[in-house]
Amino acid sequence: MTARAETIIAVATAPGRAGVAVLRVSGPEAGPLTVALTGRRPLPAPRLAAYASFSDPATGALLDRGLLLWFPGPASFTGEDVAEFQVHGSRAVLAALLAAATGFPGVRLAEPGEFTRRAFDNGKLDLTEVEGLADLIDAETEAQRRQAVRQLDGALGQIILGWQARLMRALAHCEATIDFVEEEDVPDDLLSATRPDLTALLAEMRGQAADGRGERLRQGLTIVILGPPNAGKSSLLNALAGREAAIVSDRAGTTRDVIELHLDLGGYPVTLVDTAGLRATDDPIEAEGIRRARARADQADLALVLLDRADWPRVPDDVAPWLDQPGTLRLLTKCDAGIAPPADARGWLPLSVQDGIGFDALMQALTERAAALLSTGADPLLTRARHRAALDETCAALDRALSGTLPELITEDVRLALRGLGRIVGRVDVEDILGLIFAEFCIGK
Ligand SMILES: Nc1nc2c(c(=O)[nH]1)N(C=O)[C@@H](CNc1ccc(C(=O)N[C@@H](CCC(=O)O)C(=O)O)cc1)CN2
Ligand SMILES: Nc1nc2c(ncn2[C@@H]2O[C@H](COP(=O)(O)OP(=O)(O)OP(=O)(O)O)[C@@H](O)[C@H]2O)c(=O)[nH]1
Ligand SMILES: [Mg+2]
Repeated sequence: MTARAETIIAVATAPGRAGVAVLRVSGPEAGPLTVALTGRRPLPAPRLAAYASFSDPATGALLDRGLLLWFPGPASFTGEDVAEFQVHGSRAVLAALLAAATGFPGVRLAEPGEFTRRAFDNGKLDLTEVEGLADLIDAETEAQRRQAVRQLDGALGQIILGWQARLMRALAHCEATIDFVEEEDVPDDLLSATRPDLTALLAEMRGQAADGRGERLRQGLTIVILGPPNAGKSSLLNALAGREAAIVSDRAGTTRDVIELHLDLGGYPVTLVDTAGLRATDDPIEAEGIRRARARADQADLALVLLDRADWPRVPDDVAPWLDQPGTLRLLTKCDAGIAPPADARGWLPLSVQDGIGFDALMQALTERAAALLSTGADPLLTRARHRAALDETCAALDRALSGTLPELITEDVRLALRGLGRIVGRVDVEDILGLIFAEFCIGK
């Protein structure tokens, strides 16, 4: 591991006033800087907290007292020498410490994601683990946390490594066959020894590429509320949100803008979308709202279609097309206490926002649908479009190899398949994706 010229420092905790804040330093000057700030020589035993005074090396003035941690490389998060200062979390303390530290030769402020970038460069994390870390920091629900921590733990990387090993074996066979056999003796089937395994591998990889659950879980599920004007769409959104997010009135055509809110549905992340009531209208503003409602519904994962009990069984033409979409949930609204739902309304869930009727059944149906679309069980899954694109390329190359006849082309396609997998874990073509991935990180990570 080659030491980097520059030593970086950043506040690793969230900005703003806090009880305690953590400053993190990584690089060859981490040790000398820590000695200069704390006067502790030798440095504390590796990885054990020590109580220290932090002073400005230039003036000797005490800046704060706090905990000091020393992680000599390579056994650190970045693989370099790392020091951590856990100090009082005020802006003034942090500003004074950062100023003192960056006044030290060879020490500068870190860019967003730069610690993680160094961990990647030093082989501490592969690219899927880096992404898992980013997702873990962003995780808002329990299912997202589980998926991210599994990926940070290397589960996806392990699968890719397993696939790579099988392709390497096939490549070795191809190369050995081509290299050591006379031109006219190259066997008819270059892949004969590995063909059954490669065929199984292709099926496995295609199965993964076709599985959208991991990506959906990362991004969350979109559920759109649709129905005629006045059906009670905004009332339902407010009830589920637990606050008056949307305007409710007895005037048909109240909602025009698309209103979104985020919910945690039994651990699954959901974006709930309220829309303008669907109907024919001459009002250009309402018409634009309805256009947006339809556009949003086209992209949604699930729809809740609402119908006022008083209008039963007349489903307006504008609403009818959404009724039979897969996953659509039909709700008959304003089935208030004392008003029996129509006996023939099978497949419709009676609901009264006013009297709080039908919510348990609604939540159960929604959670079931969310689980069906998002539940990833214990399998690590692809979580990004980038993974899918690389895996699609891999599958295409392997498919060509399996149906190819020219030895050189078969070998080249197996190589291309390997390259696609290498891209997922960050072994090849890294530079163009690294910028994109690390741009998501916060400073100090
Ligand atoms: N105070 C503090 N808490 C933190 C972090 C941190 O950097 N500082 N982390 C920052 O993300 C996370 C923990 N991640 C870490 C990952 C690896 C190592 C580390 O020292 N790895 C060495 C030794 C491993 C071992 O002893 O098993 C290594 O990989 O060689 C430290 C923290 C969350 N909590
Ligand atoms: N009795 C009764 N009235 C309800 C219930 N839910 C909503 N309402 C009323 O129905 C009217 C319309 O409610 P909204 O939530 O604004 O309906 P909407 O579907 O969003 O209407 P638009 O935005 O115009 O498309 C309001 O007067 C609500 O108070 C209910 O469960 N029972
Ligand atoms: Mg509304």
